[in-house]
Amino acid sequence: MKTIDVKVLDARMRDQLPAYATKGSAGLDLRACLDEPLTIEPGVTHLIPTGLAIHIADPGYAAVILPRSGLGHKHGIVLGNLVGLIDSDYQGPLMVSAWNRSQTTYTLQPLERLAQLVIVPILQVQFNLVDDFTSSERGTGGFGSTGSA
Ligand SMILES: O=c1ccn([C@H]2C[C@H](O)[C@@H](COP(=O)(O)OP(=O)(O)OP(=O)(O)O)O2)c(=O)[nH]1
Ligand SMILES: [Mg+2]
Repeated sequence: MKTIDVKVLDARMRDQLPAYATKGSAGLDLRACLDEPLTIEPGVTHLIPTGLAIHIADPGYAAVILPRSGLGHKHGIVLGNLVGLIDSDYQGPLMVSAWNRSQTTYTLQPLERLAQLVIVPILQVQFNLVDDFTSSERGTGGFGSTGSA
């Protein structure tokens, strides 16, 4: 298993470092590092601290922040940026943009699990400038060009 440096920015997180819930989990739950409950009105977005910073350091990896399916499906609490991308060289506080896309107010509790962090491999590329591409089976077809059934 790969090891990533983590800094505790809020002492409450010391005993609550993100951990895989099961052996097969892909995501590490991130908690809302709040001092008091936060009411999120319908349609409103709040930037929520996690109380943690990570430094992935290896450009061959990144982290993505994804919604939790339960919160998103049942309560409409998803991400204001849809997906958060954490660069391997980012060392600042890990933040979660919490958007209440529902029509009902949601009260987020201190230390509630709000979103999940997934570490993913990254391939950095360089561009080779060309005038024409070598032809491919698809060519320029897209957006339903292969049919709908
Ligand atoms: O949900 C998120 C998304 C991003 N970040 C941090 C880590 C990431 O490496 C940095 C920059 O994110 P991004 O590149 O998506 O934002 P930007 O708007 O392009 O800002 P920048 O100009 O700093 O790159 O912000 C978070 O803490 N949470
Ligand atoms: Mg950026």
